[in-house]
Amino acid sequence: MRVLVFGAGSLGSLLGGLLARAHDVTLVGRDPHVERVRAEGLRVTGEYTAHVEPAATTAVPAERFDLALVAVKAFDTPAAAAALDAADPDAVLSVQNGLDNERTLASALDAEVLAGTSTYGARLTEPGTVDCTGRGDVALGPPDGGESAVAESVGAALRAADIETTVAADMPRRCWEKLAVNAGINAVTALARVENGALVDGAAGEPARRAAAEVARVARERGIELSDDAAVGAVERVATATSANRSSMLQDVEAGERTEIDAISGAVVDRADAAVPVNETLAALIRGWERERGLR
Ligand SMILES: NC(=O)C1=CN([C@@H]2O[C@H](COP(=O)(O)OP(=O)(O)OC[C@H]3O[C@@H](n4cnc5c(N)ncnc54)[C@H](OP(=O)(O)O)[C@@H]3O)[C@@H](O)[C@H]2O)C=CC1
Ligand SMILES: CC(C)(CO)C(=O)C(=O)O
Repeated sequence: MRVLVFGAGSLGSLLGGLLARAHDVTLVGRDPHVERVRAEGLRVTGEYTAHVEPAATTAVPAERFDLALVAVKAFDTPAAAAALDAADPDAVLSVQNGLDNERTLASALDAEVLAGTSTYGARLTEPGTVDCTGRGDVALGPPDGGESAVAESVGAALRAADIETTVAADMPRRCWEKLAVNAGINAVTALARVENGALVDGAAGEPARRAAAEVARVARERGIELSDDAAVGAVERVATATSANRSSMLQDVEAGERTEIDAISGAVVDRADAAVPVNETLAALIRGWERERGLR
């Protein structure tokens, strides 16, 4: 398969690097990472050891691709959609966090857009090297649920590269459960400056559980079967499994960079029929910090 990875940062480089073991992969990212991959190839360290030589570029080439895998931060999705038009991909798979990425991509591209969730942990440690900090899995399927031949063939391509993959008919529920995990963990850990594990039995766990329960309520308002217990249980499970992690939002705040708050807590607030006070507060605090820093 010819695969274009748009957003060769941490997760895009990891999945692109793993895919390059079985497919013809082109990474689209930034220098100096792209330059180094061109000169020396891409090293995958940590949970995997690989040295691969994908093509790498800073702009989408005007060539046809079977699959475009989108791995930019959620606020860059509109730009990704515009840029991917040049590659005319048959299928597009978002592995991003947050809601709305698939809709943004589908509204701009003449391709079958698949929803995806990834629990792999990835970190670009230096140009040309990506560390897999946790083996996880990818779930993918049509964003509105159900089955599709394209989802099956993308799933088979990922499996051929030894990426643990589930082709799922219930992506709406999975995306909302992942949203509950991120709404519970990300802003709370970023504001409290704690690792994920601090939410398991520490005082910061309470707002995390309440935020996740609000997500479950909003999901049910929208016809998605997600109980409070399932959402809260997912937060506790992930916080336990990733206890030593600094969440991506905590890392963004520590690096003084823009966060994905709009696509996570903000998306919950935007969709709620009634007040979601915990998510409203978390979104307001992180947005306030971003404004103060001139990041929005
Ligand atoms: N890292 C992880 O372990 C996980 C990440 N995710 C999700 O995956 C998504 C990506 O996360 P992550 O990999 O950590 O983010 P990164 O910021 O590491 O990677 C995104 C990369 O895309 C680049 N980029 C953005 N726009 C363009 C463009 N127009 N052309 C070329 N390159 C571009 C960015 O460069 P620049 O910064 O210079 O704009 C950056 O290098 C997020 O939604 C995240 O929540 C989900 C699960 C795990
Ligand atoms: C699952 C979790 C919370 C792991 O840290 C994550 O997705 C993130 O940090 O963005």
